[in-house]
Amino acid sequence: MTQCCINPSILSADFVNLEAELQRISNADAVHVDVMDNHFVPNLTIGLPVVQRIQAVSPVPLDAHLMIADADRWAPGFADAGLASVTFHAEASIAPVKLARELRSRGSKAGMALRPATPVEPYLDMLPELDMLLIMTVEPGFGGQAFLDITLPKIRRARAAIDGSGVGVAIQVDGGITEETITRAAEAGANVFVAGSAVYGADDPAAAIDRLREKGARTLRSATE
Ligand SMILES: O=C(CO)[C@@H](O)[C@H](O)COP(=O)(O)O
Repeated sequence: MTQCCINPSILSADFVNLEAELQRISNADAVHVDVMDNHFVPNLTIGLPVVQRIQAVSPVPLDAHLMIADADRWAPGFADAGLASVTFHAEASIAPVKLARELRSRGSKAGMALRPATPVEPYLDMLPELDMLLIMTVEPGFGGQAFLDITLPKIRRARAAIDGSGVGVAIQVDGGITEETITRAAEAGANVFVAGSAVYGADDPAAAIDRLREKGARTLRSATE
């Protein structure tokens, strides 16, 4: 059965107390780190030096989501820093196959993200170059937005292509993931779930992770029965 992973987004954490905030999610599969440059998206977060400090104190591996322009230039540096997984946006890369290969050759898993309106079909042939496909379920840039159900058919088409070709690519969804929407996303074929508000907005983030994982895993189990 496909593994269900819960990766909390620290965009919803208290940035003044990041080390403590990371300890509160030590039962997560990875921590999702949103890097925004105020060009590719209308918001600005953190850069590589801060990401490296997060990596130094994090109890779980880092899953970096680069919402930055000129990914071909900047993404390899995140892999050089030893991050477990680096995801760039297809819309921000001129040579996505070359970039995915560079990330892997530097020891990181290679992820590629698609905005809600970007179709997956032009990228199906490059699935073997990827470890993860991130299908954005909100417009990238901010936490706390509502899940876009219009992305569900794209998740289904990506899952069918991945299963049909036998490549081991994870499908990550990011944006508006809650205990309610995780079921719809998992039914469609996603198996890695990024949740910001649903985890850090809860009184007990670790318990919220357990609940999300239980719901996601249950849906994935019933899909394969
Ligand atoms: O990449 C992004 C937003 O661009 C996300 O990672 C959000 O941070 C998820 O937050 P919620 O929608 O779960 O609150």
